[in-house]
Amino acid sequence: MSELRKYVRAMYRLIFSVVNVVSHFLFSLTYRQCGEKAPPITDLLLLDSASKIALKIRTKKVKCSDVLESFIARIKQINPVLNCVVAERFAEARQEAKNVDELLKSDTIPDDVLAREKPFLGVPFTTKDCIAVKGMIHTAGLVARKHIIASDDATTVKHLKNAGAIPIALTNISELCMWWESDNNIHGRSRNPYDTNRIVGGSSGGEGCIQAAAGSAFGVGSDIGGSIRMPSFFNGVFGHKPSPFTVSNDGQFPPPSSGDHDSFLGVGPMCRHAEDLLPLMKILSGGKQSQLKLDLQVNINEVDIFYQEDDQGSVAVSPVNKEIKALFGKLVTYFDKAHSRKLTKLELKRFAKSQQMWFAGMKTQSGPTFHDQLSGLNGRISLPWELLKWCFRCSNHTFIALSTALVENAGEAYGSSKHTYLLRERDKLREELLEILGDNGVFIYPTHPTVAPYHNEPIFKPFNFSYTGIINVLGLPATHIPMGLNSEGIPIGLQVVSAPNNDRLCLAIARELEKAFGGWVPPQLE
Ligand SMILES: CCCCCCCC/C=C\CCCCCCCC(N)=O
Repeated sequence: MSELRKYVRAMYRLIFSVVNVVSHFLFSLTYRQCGEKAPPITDLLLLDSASKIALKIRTKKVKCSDVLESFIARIKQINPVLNCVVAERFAEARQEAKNVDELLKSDTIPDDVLAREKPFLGVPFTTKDCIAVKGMIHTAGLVARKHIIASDDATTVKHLKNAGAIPIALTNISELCMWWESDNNIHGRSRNPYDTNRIVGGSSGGEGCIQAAAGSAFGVGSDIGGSIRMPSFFNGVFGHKPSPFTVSNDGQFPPPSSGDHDSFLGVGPMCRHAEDLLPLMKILSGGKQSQLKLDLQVNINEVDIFYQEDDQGSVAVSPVNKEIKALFGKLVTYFDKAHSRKLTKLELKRFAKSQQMWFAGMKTQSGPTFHDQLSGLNGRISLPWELLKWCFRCSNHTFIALSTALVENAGEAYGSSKHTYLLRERDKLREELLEILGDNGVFIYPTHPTVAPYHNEPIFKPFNFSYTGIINVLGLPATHIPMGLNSEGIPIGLQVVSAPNNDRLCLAIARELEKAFGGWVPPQLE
């Protein structure tokens, strides 16, 4: 590297560090006192996993209608505080729950058939407001789509309905799902159940929030840069971004802009209990579960475990918090004590370019850009004009959506030498990692460098999402695993990554670490 480039890099790093530290200090002064927490959970049924609830319904230990009423009551209790639900279909769900109870009462279908064909019979679930649920709004947080009603279910929603699950509500997202705080000009901002002064993440932020607050039995999110894993991390729940092309991306707005985006984007489960991830992946992947070999047993003692504590010094990304870094030490000790296993530490330097590699991967040659999508794919908005309107609170768009479009327009041109270089670097990193992982390895890596920031704080550290984003452009599956709370009571955890189609390894590690570290911790229990 030339001396000049080194100097520019050092200056850039210095400026970023100052902005990072000063902005956090100012935000913590503004929010000096911890905000509210989600109201305490008093109905113990809400603590069960979706699989246990399904079993209880199927074996008539509880009525489906009663389960539904428990979740409806919980949503009504939490939503005024957290603003995670943006639309509901309680009346239709009540009728569907009644039908389930009548079906079960009739005893016409044997238990084992029900367990096989309708494994989630009567279980209430939620999904984000960009995945179509027939008859419900489908806005993607874009004012231009405020009145759009989905005319059909997304394929994933169809699969879940076929498995007997009942959609009850839609959850909040960021505008066009392209930011990691969930706030938009239709539904407003969602608040973290562990401290309402903090973000829920994005784009599946309402979903992470409702899962943590036990407002639905499980949820569905989508992830092209971390939109399942970041909200799972900030809200202390499990979330899995599947291997490319194993779960349908149909029925989402915005649709993937290019073939590449289709491989980066993944629809996957979000839930409080690790045991739900595998059965949900079986359902969501439709006919593809054999590709994922989800029925193959995983012996943890035979999985090769690698880890890396940070991205090796990316310039514009916050350093990994001490308490998150300390989780690696705890992991090493746990595997040593419980399994007499040694974990292998990696220091792959190319991760330092994660952010640039994500942007390079997202650049499309011909598909609609983010800027095109801001109009709802109906012409092109003027960014300077909208930014001016935003200053007077007159724009239909969020500041961050407009800024993202500007950053996108200012980036490397498709096919430029820098763009080609970054794609090559990404491919080399993928080869390097796949070689290490082989067919039986997992890679444990921070999901995010800091715990849930305060509202609006992400604007001052926009590229922190690159810890998750890099995994998307590498085309790998990954699961976020909650591993307790930090000293301020805010969730922490890590993501586990595997080679494509080895999702089952990630899910097995999630179950193991849930046993070892406790998994989801309710925001408040009475
Ligand atoms: C002064 C403010 C500058 C703000 C610059 C903002 C640039 C933001 C650029 C990209 C943000 C991408 C965030 C991706 C979040 C997750 C996406 C997903 N759906 O998985």
